[in-house]
Amino acid sequence: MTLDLFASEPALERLQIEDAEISFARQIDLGEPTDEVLRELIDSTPWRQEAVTIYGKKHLQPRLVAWYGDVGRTYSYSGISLEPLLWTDTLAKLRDIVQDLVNERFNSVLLNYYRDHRDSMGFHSDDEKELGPTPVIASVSLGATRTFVLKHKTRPELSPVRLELPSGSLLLMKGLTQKNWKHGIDKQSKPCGPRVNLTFRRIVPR
Ligand SMILES: O=C(O)CCC(=O)C(=O)O
Ligand SMILES: [Fe+2]
Repeated sequence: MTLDLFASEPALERLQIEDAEISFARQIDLGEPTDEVLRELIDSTPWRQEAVTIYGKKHLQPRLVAWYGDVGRTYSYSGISLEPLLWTDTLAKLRDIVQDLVNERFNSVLLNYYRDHRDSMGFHSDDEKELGPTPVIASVSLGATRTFVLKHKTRPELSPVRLELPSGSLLLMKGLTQKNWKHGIDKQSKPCGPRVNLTFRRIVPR
């Protein structure tokens, strides 16, 4: 047997971003073509468009979401409280692949569906109490490539970081990333197709 090192997927690569612990893999093996996983998730997920309250005014989020996880892992953000749906076979399989790649355990996943270039996610940190002091978040992207932007919270001399997240990529955020940086997905003027992003998380028991 010959060992062909170059045939293997590139491992997660640590990005040199100050005050953050972020790694990235351009392409991971999901066990089936990414466009098939994308189609299945778009078609079979009970998507919801949540309302959020910002400065006392209700808005619909500019994307669709679904929340899956182990029983009882209720998650709340921006005044919404989500009861998880139970893991589907597809999502449990993706979770297991990601867990092995990053050597972490996850008990929930938030799915975000950006229907086209007009959908977006505002700047935020995933720093809710239930994620613990140093949240570990593994984010898988499927479909259209969108730009993930990071902005430091307290050091304006650090330029925003822009990362293109292609279909099949994996981004891992851990350590003090959420404490020090915000991130978001801007809407864009250039039309693009749908994108589904899965952020695997670990909710700490109360
Ligand atoms: O769509 C993305 O890449 C970002 C998703 C995200 O930040 C989140 O779900 O908290
Ligand atoms: Fe986030």
